[in-house]
This record gives sequence, C-alpha cells and structure tokens, in this order.
Amino acid sequence: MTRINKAACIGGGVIGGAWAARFILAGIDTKVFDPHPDAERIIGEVMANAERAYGMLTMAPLPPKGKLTFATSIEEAVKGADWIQESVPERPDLKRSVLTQIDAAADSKALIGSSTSGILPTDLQRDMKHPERMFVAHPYNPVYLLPLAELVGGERTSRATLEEARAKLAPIGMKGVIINREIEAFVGDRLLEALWREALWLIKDDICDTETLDDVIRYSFGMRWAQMGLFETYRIAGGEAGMSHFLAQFGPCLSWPWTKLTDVVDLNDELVDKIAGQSDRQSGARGIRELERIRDQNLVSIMQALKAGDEGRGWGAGKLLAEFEDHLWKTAPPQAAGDAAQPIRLAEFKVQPSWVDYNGHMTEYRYSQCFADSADALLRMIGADMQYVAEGHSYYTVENHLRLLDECKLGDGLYVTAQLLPSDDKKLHSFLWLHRISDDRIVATCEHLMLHVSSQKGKAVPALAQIQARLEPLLAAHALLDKPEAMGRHVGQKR
Ligand SMILES: NC(=O)C1=CN([C@@H]2O[C@H](COP(=O)(O)OP(=O)(O)OC[C@H]3O[C@@H](n4cnc5c(N)ncnc54)[C@H](O)[C@@H]3O)[C@@H](O)[C@H]2O)C=CC1
Ligand SMILES: C[N+](C)(C)CC(=O)CC(=O)[O-]
Repeated sequence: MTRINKAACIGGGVIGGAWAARFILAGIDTKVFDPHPDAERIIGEVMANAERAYGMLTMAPLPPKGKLTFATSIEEAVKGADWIQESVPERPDLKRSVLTQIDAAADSKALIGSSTSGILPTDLQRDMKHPERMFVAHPYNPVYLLPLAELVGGERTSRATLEEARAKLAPIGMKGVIINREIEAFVGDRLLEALWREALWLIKDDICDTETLDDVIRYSFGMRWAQMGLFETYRIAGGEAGMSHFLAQFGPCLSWPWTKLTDVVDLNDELVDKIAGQSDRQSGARGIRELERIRDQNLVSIMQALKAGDEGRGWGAGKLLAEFEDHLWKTAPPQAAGDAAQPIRLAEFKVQPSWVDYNGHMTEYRYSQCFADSADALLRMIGADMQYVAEGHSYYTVENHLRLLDECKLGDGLYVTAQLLPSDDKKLHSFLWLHRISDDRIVATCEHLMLHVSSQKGKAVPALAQIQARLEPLLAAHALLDKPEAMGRHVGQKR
C-alpha cells in the first residue's frame, strides 16, 4: 500500500503538531496523543497557520480534510494507524520508552517513524518487539510546508520499511531521502550544527549581532541554498573550469584560520542572555504565530518561484510541488454537476499576496487564471480529464472576452459559475462569472470558446462519444436559461 490511511502523532508540539497538519491536509484521519494541557489549543493554532499556508500554496484541489482526534493514551492513538510518528522531546530514555509502548500497542505492520534530530535509530529500537518497522523520519520545521524527511534505518530496520516509508511520503507532498548509514544527527543536522556552532562563536566574540548574522545568510547564500545545494552552487563558483578548479582555489583555505569548527562554545548564562537579548531586539516586536505566518508566506513564494524554474519544468522543491499538484489533480473527485437548470458552480479561489499588483488589488492576469482554472474544472466535469489528455485528446482555448468589473483585495474569496452556450461536437462555448464570496457580487466575466483537438493530428476533431454524452444534457438544460446579458459584447461597446 503506497498510501497512509490513518496516522497517529505521539507528541503534538512544534513538530508533532505540524506532522498532524501535514497528514490532515492530505486527507488522512489523524489521532494525536500529547499530555500537555494546552495541546489542543496549540495544535489548533498550528492547523490554522498550516491551512492558511496551503490556501496560498496551491490551486490544485486538496482532498477533504482528515479528521483530527485527541487520544487519551498512546494505545488509543495508535490503534488502527498505519503510520505512527513519534515527536516527543529529544531525550533518549523518554523516546525509547514511548517507542516501546507504541510498538507494543500498534499493528505489527504499522510503520513507526521518529522525528528525532540526531539520536541513532539503533538506540531507539533497542527494546522493540518489531524493530524492523521502526526508522527515523527526520523532518524540517515547518513540517507541513518543507517537504524533506531524512529516512534513517537502525541495525534492525528492514530496507523494505525505508522504501515503503519513502513511497508513502510522496502522496502527501514530501520527499523521503534514504540516508545510507546511521550517524548521529544524520545529514541535515550535521551541517546545521556546524553552522550554528560557528554562529555562536561570532556572537560571543562580538564579531556581529544576531540580526547582522541573519542578514548575512538571508541576503546571500541562504537564497542560493533554497534552489541549489552546496556542491552544485560551488561547481558554478568554479567558473568554466568547474568543481576541480573550485577545490584547487578554496581547498587550501581549509587549513587557514577561517574556522573554529572543532571548538564548542561555552553556552553559559552570559552568552544565553546576550543571544536572547539580541534576538528580542531583532524580532521581539512580533509574536511567534505572526513570525510563523511571515515565514510560511515566504516559503510558499519560494516554492512557487521554483515551480516555474528550469524553463517551467520546475526545480528542486518547486518541481516536487508541481508533482504533488499533479497527484492532487489526478486523485480529485470529479467536479459535481449540481443543479443542471442553473449555471454550474466550478472553482473557488483566494486572492493571494503574489496576486496583488502595485495598485493594491488583484492583477489582471489572475482574473484570467481564475477563468482558465474554472474551464479546466468544467472539462474534468465532462470527463476531459488528465487521462483523456494523456490519450491524445484535449480542448484548447481559442478565444475569450474578459471584463473586469470590480476590484479584488488580498484575502478575498472568489468563485466561478458557468453557463454553457450553444456548442457542437468540436466547439465548446461558455459564459463564466467570477463572484466575490462575501457579497456574491460579480467582479468579472469571461465569454470563452474552446475547440476540441487531437493533439496527435494537431487539428480540431469531434469530441469522443463519452464526452458528448455528458455534455448533451447540460447543453439542453442550459439552453433553457436566459442568455447572459453581456454575451457577444465587443471591446468598448456601451452597456
Ligand atoms: N523543533 C524543531 O525545529 C525540530 C524538532 N525535531 C524533533 O522533533 C521532536 C519534538 O521536538 P519539538 O516538537 O520541537 O518539541 P516540543 O517541546 O515542541 O514538543 C514535544 C511535545 O511532546 C509532548 N510530550 C512529552 N512527553 C510525552 C509523552 N510521553 N507522550 C506524548 N507526548 C509527550 C510535550 O507535551 C510536547 O508537546 C524532537 O525529537 C526534536 O528533535 C525535528 C526537527 C525539527
Ligand atoms: C534545531 N534542530 C536540531 C531541532 C533542527 C532540526 O532538527 C531540523 C530543522 O528544522 O532545522
């Protein structure tokens, strides 16, 4: 089975709560066990931020949300779950004891992942009866947006477990990377710890403050790392002579006094106060949830930009986002036809920050996007879905007339309705209205003409019989509706 059916999160703090959000937004029923008295409130707040982020992340139809349940024991939480994620505090004894309880209560085939940032899975699975299905699934904060999980097996983890975990992460938009061999802190935290250690020295020695240090990262190599990793970036830095030239030029620096990497700073009260004070001055004016929202919006923008990378083929995390969206479209239930005697309600949208232009309202081409995505929803409704396209048939838009009637502001919810106009086996003519959800006001209209084509022949051909069979009753019902008042308008015509 390459799909998670039911999940359990043991520990619902920063990481466990965000795993729960990832599962629930992927449509997976999830039970959480966390004895913290505020666990429900905290997860509620994380869920709200995660939903807000997903609203900006994708136009693809998310599945209906999974059900969130709070359990009163580990045993209750793991019952029936096929993926159990442990995210309790980073204390080896606590984790081992919690994992042993999970192991005793869970289905013997359930996968058990630990979010540990660096403890060896061999140590964690020591007392388990079924250690072969236990592994580290080390995520990155925020788990609901950052797609990576490092998958690390212990001495008694089976290879099949790691492969199964990787396969099950893909449909929830995550990239599972199997690490060859277990090592403390795995790969990501090895790198982050080295950077962090050096950063602590720089603050302690008054070389810079926390804000300057963060600026150095975010205005330079931080941006590079979001799109290419270390080695690909350095290959480019080697110029035409490439990586070997880069190594020849900068290799010797490794023995220069550029680094204190092996020394660990004494994180005493004085240094803790210094860092906390500088951090308060840097970011203390904003609350944690507000900072999370700013971070999430930035991460969404980065992923969307990367989706357009490599000439539109997508790059890195953006390519993964495109694949996730493709999966969402393919698994979306067919568009409901609704009442055939009324215009069809097709798709909903939310005006996102990247949709707003210098005039402070939704920019022109996003109106077109709402109509184009709605036309796609109409096509799926009549059976012209991705499978139909893969088989060599499709509808292409050949003409449209767009009217922008009102402004749409950041955060406005919008929906589209459509009326089919007289059409035939090759032409699909429709009239679409874009409405604001809050007051139902029409903010734009689009008269739209599509041609049915054979992508192999590169010309218009009649739609296949199964499409026509779905279209005909709709066309007949819509023929009885009043003609849209603005149908057939041309540019500049008086209303
Ligand atoms: N915070 C981060 O940036 C990251 C943390 N991790 C790892 O995730 C794990 C959890 O860390 P955080 O979420 O940051 O910690 P946290 O302190 O925010 O959450 C831990 C939660 O576990 C709960 N808990 C304590 N004992 C429990 C028990 N016996 N059963 C069930 N729940 C229990 C606590 O009430 C708390 O809500 C750690 O292993 C950590 O290394 C991994 C990646 C990033
Ligand atoms: C600080 N940390 C070790 C808990 C960080 C991680 O494990 C990953 C992350 O999200 O940075």
